[in-house]
Amino acid sequence: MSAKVIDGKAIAQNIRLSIKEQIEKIREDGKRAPCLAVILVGNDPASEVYVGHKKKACASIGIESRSLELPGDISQDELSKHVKALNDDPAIDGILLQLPLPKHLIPEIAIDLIDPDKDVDGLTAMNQGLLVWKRPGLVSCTPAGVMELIRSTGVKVEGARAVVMGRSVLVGAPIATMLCNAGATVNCLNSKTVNGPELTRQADILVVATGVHRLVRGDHIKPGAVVIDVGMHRHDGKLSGDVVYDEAKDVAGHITPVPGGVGPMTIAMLMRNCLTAYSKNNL
Ligand SMILES: Nc1nc2c(c(=O)[nH]1)N[C@@H](CN(C=O)c1ccc(C(=O)N[C@@H](CCC(=O)O)C(=O)O)cc1)CN2
Repeated sequence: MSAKVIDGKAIAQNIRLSIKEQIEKIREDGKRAPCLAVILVGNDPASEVYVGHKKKACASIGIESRSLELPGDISQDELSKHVKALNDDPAIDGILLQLPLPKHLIPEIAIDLIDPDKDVDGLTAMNQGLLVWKRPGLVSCTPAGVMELIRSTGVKVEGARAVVMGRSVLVGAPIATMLCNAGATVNCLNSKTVNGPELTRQADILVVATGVHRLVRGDHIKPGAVVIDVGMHRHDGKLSGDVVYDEAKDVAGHITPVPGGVGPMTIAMLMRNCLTAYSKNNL
């Protein structure tokens, strides 16, 4: 049996289209467009590409974007001043600090200065805490995208056994919380987990966000499971994930490809958060 491929690109495109239509209505009512500010520190080539994708996505659906390109040797205090200035700017609805930051900077200090109502990445302690409390807030983009992809399969999350591999603040931890909030029984694995494959083989839903290339093999997967691969690795110009796709697709029931799975959803969820932040602050 071959798994159904979860087409993240198509799902993301539909979401973006719906946001575009909502923004068109806002504009027809004579209101200003939502505006996203993206902060890029230094010149990490991958970050430059992602920021480019985000600005392009904004332009394609009617969200304005401003980018703040800061030198790689900027101090924590200077970075804080820029974040605070954007907080105070009423023309800015969303603020995003592209990660990773240069090593001398502490990301959580800068992130936590972002006004939670403008935190379109959903990474402030406030928004992460609201998620745990099951209260409305801005939810991190990749985890929100992963949940949409799981829902698109029609597989019931409530009562399912879910395994999340990875516990990062950006991805693993919020996904585990969201699955838990949706009624799944969740195991969150890390590099110290003993007998990981024994646990992954019991998972109806397996989310892999380890950053380890080709870690999950076909025989680590429960037949028929939903497998979501958050990993992204570039080798010889080709992208692939944390899951050995060619093996996994013969075991899983549904699987995300890399590229074309989680990545495009991250950007679609960012667009959705921008509209949410704008609506909360302006309507
Ligand atoms: N502040 C943030 N920083 C980072 C985040 C984030 O959500 N917020 N996530 C990642 C990088 N990222 C967005 O910033 C991101 C990565 C990948 C994609 C994507 O669309 N990938 C495509 C392939 C693209 C390619 O060909 O290079 C895919 O998977 O199909 C979007 C966003 C770290 N930093």
